[in-house]
Amino acid sequence: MGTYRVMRQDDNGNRFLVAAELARPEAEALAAEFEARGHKQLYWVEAVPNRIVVGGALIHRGRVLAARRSAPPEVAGGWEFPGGKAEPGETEPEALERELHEELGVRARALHRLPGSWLVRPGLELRIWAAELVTGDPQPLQDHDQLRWLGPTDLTTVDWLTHDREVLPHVADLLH
Ligand SMILES: Nc1nc2c([nH]c(=O)n2[C@H]2C[C@H](O)[C@@H](COP(=O)(O)OP(=O)(O)OP(=O)(O)O)O2)c(=O)[nH]1
Repeated sequence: MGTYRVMRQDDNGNRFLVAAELARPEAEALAAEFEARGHKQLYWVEAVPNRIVVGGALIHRGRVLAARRSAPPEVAGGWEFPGGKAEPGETEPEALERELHEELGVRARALHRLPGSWLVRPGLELRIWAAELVTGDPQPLQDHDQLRWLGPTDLTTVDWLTHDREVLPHVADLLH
């Protein structure tokens, strides 16, 4: 899964981005339209893989950590699994362990990915991993203003972000 972009190369060999985050048919139509204008330029379409956001269902003593976002406005007040975008060259577990350290001040270990993936916006794909707490007591250092440990009976008592709700049955399986 990913998006498509249209590129252009001028006759000096310089490459430019013409348009990004398109569906394949739109990208191909746009490239063909520019091509048909007959300038001395090359146009082509490239597939761009989605950027991955990793959220961590952090488990400790039969409970999972929910975090309430403080920003940006579109998601502030919603509860999520803390995490963030993987940097180029980082694996999903590496990204998650780094983000949990930055956001909560803890050391955690990513265990396995839970089923499902969700498009947050074009080009940005959310995946959720189970993780276990290794050391530290989570604090809302960045991006969150409240944290709550939830057990099997209160897992649905917070206002989860839309995509996160879909993974809750799999998270419930990890709590006992
Ligand atoms: N981290 C996280 N983000 C989620 C979840 N569910 C969900 O819809 N999102 C959305 C909210 C954001 O729009 C986007 C993740 O961006 P982010 O702000 O956490 O990523 P980041 O820390 O790397 O951000 P940035 O500073 O690099 O922009 O995904 C979730 O469970 N965890």
